[in-house]
Parts: sequence; C-alpha cells; structure tokens
Amino acid sequence: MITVIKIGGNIIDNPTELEQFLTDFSKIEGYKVLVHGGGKSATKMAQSIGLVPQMIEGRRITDAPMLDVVVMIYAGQINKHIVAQLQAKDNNAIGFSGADGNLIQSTKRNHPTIDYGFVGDVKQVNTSLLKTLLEAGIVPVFCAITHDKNGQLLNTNADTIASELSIALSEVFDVTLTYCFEKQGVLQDSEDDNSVITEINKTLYNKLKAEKVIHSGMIPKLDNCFNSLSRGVQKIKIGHHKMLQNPDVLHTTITL
Ligand SMILES: Nc1ncnc2c1ncn2[C@@H]1O[C@H](COP(=O)(O)OP(=O)(O)O)[C@@H](O)[C@H]1O
Ligand SMILES: CC(=O)N[C@@H](CCC(=O)OP(=O)(O)O)C(=O)O
Repeated sequence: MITVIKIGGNIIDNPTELEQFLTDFSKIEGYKVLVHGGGKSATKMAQSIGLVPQMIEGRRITDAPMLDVVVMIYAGQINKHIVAQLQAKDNNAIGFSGADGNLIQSTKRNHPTIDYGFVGDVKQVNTSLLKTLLEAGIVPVFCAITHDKNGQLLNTNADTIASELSIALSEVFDVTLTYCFEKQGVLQDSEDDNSVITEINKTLYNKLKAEKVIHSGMIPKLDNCFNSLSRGVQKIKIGHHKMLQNPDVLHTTITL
C-alpha cells in the first residue's frame, strides 16, 4: 500500500496552507510520495522578468527562457523548500526531478498544430529505483520537471506526473492517489465549498462537463484520474488536505 499525493499552485503559493499541508502529509504512515506543482509561482516569476506566460488547455507553452524559469522555480525554489520543511518534521525527504536517477523519462510533445516547446509527455518511470528508495525509508518529493535522456529537461504537468507515477507504482503496490487543492472536492458549484460531489464516475463526469459544472483545470485533472483508474491505480480522491488526517472530511472519490 502506498499513498501518492499531489499539491497544486494555490497551496504552494500560500505559506500558511503549505505548512499545514506538510504537517498533515508528514503524519501519513507507510510508503508515500509527494508531487508538487507550482504553476502560480512560475507565472509570477516569469512576468516579473518580462516573459508572457501562455497556457493552452491547462498546459504551459514552454520556450527556452520559460524552461529556465520553471526549472529554477519547480526543481529549485519550491522543491528544496518543501524538502527542508519535511526534514524539519522528521520525514526523510529527497527532492527529485525526473532526470535524477532517470526516475521519469519523457518525450517532447509533438502536436500537429500547437508548438508547446519544451513540454514532455511521460514515457517511462524507473519503478525499481523508486521502490528501492521507498524501502530505504525515503520520502520522494517530485517536481514537474522531467527529461528526455538526451540531456534535455522538459516541463510536465504535475497532475500528469502524479498520475503516471501512480500507474507505475500500481505494478508493485496498492496505490491511493490523492489530489489536494484549496477546495473541498469536485463541487456542484465551483465557488461553493458546501456543494461537494462525493462520488464521480465517467458518466456523471461527461454530464457535468457538458453542463459546465466542471470546467478549466478540473477537466484535465479528472481526465488524468480516469486514465489512472483504467491503468491499475486502486483508489483516487480529490479534496482539501484536511481529509488526510480526518477521514470524515467530505471529499470526492473518483470511480470508473
Ligand atoms: N466543479 C468544480 N469543482 C471544483 N473546482 C473546479 C470545478 N470546476 C473547475 N474547477 C477549478 O479547478 C481548479 C483546480 O484545478 P487546477 O487549476 O489544475 O488546480 P491545482 O493545480 O491547484 O490542483 C480549481 O481551482 C477550480 O477553479
Ligand atoms: C506543461 C505544464 O503545463 N506544466 C506545468 C507544471 C506545473 C504544474 O502543473 O503546476 P500546478 O499543479 O500548480 O498547476 C506548468 O508549468 O504550469
């Protein structure tokens, strides 16, 4: 049994929320992996040096200057701060990009009409090294940077990294994948935290998407969830990190 947790930019960008999340995360028993995004911080940093961030369907167009920014922010600033905070909470965390230990190899996205630049689609996870690290008591902390094994770093969406790591780990463990964000779960009204939909299957998802109840970043997140479930991940939850220490806190469970 292993717990894979992903946190997004809205938690990372808020020091109090991040600290509370890491406290909850540090108390999880057994094997665990943390994946973090940081899109919000990367956008701010890029703008501060005069770059113009551009997203298409939730994916960042990543030219060479933008790649430098995301490597600095994700693999550097955010990853190392999280590792230091987990060490302070007696979790033996090590921070990784996909290049470290060849843990996540990807291929540069080749889209027929859109040039995404240095964006990578995951091709392969080094599951045996990951298993060895976990068995040695390490808590791996992954950022959203991968590599192509030819020396090129690539930017890969953090939700996708969490999903692909979970799929790979499901060959050797029972995996629970949890997407933590600032809201209580998938909501009937995305502005009302009291409207949690406790279970979503593919049919309900398609209906809610057509009604625009589910929109923007939640669409690729749920697409990742259904992909993960159909490729071996046992359980997927979406919600606020409060649920990590209190199972009674309402959240959304994804089923096929
Ligand atoms: N029905 C919904 N319930 C909850 N959030 C939704 C819904 N539809 C769209 N969203 C949006 O999805 C966002 C989460 O996706 P994303 O932007 O990828 O966040 P993160 O990277 O922080 O996990 C929320 O901030 C919210 O604005
Ligand atoms: C290719 C691509 O889009 N990569 C993402 C990686 C970070 C991320 O996913 O961060 P959040 O989870 O905070 O959104 C990006 O640069 O925004």
